Amino acid sequence: MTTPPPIPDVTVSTDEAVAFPGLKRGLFFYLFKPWVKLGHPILLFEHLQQTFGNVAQYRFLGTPIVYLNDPEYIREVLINQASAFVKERTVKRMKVLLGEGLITSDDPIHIRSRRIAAPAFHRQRIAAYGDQIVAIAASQRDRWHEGQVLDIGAASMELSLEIVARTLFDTEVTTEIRSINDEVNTIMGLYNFIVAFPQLEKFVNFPIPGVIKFRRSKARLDAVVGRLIREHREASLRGEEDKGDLLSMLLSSRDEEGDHSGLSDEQVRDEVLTIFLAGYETVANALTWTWYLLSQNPEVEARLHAELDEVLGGRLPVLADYAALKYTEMVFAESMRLYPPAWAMGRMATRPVRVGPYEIPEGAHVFFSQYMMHRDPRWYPEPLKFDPERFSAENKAGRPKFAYFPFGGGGRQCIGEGFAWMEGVFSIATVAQRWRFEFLGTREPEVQAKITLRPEGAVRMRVVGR
Ligand code: HEM
Repeated sequence: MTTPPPIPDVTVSTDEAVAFPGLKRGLFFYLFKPWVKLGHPILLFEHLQQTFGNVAQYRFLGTPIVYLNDPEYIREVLINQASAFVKERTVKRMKVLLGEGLITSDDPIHIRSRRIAAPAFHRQRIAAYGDQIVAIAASQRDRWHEGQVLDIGAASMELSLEIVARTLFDTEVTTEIRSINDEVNTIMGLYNFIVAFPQLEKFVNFPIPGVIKFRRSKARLDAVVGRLIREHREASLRGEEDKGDLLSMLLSSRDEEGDHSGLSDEQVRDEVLTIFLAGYETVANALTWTWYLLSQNPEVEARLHAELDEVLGGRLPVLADYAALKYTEMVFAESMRLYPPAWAMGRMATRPVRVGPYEIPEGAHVFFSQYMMHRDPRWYPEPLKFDPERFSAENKAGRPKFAYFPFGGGGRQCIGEGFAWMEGVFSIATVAQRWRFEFLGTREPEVQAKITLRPEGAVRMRVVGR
């Protein structure tokens, strides 16, 4: 990546706003440029960055779009002036799938749902999930044998789906639960279509091939979630004690700070589907990239093994080990730097907003990308090098907060962040104690920037005992 031109300091406050640099014409004008390619939005961000630096503007179907790649400007949008922004069009489009769940809703619905879901993600609750996470990872690890060839992407999906199903929804992993992954794969395949389709919500019952496919997958997901909710309700009617899982909490919770009402059936459905999808696919991708990166970096792998041997001495991790598994956590952090599962985020301005010397117009969409920021040489010298030392306490302290934001920030920061760290660190520790993986591909897996950053195709690995 070339070094971008310097940008004005965020603290500069002139009365006259400075015009955004950027593309002179609408994006359609550039349709045949190599950096405008449907399904490869990162190419556009790379082009903007190289041409205009850390802020750029363009228009898409008449909507002004602002690209920001400065940690202080991102802080303005996510924290300091967050009340001036709502989720943008591509997220809203996902309402056809996720309804008014935590990810897609805006205030006042969002703030109430967040209050209701929050207890399930408190530190102590997450701690209680630790043993279950380790047991599930150990059971998967123990089913593998020396020399076995795996698609580590599929294996990671299977693992994290099971972890979310058992810990958060207290349900057995049946064929029906596994089918969630097939439906999600179908929907991910349709992602560009869903996002590009103007006003999809109005056409959701039309006999259009992509829409029919989407409708089928959504109906299957709804059926699985509906069954989960029904079973929980029936168990509660039979007087069975709930196990304190997230779904039980959602069903019984009341908004104590608000009007003391609970969630409607439809809201519970939206939350369950949202948390199921947000909670398994992201961690699975992070683990897949971690195994790939470890296979390519034997020194890092050796240091990881040394830490596991020293801290665990061959036994399975327990909660009290988490704090000592520092290098394991740094490996996971560095993996999410290079391959952040949430690779970009966006908001829409509901009023004109001043960010540094620029004014973002009302109605403009603002995008920033973890993928771009995390590979920026200003914060990460030799950005493509996999070096977990970047996440030592000392090195972290030298960077601004939004130079690393895999979980977003502000009031919409990922509610599952603590859960994701525990799942990532304990899964790596449990599996890497026993196995290493040899990558069988001939070149680095291509990244697919869908809702999450996925590897293109299978990531074939050979299981090798340590
Ligand atoms: C490595 C794993 C994960 C990554 C990288 C990740 C990333 C993110 C990001 C960037 C956001 C903010 C989106 C925005 O502000 O526009 C978010 C929100 C969210 N995440 Fe995660 N996430 C992960 C794991 C999880 C897990 C394990 C769960 C639940 C079990 C979860 C549930 C959610 C929910 C419900 C939201 C919406 C929160 C709100 O708006 O109040 N995520 N996630």
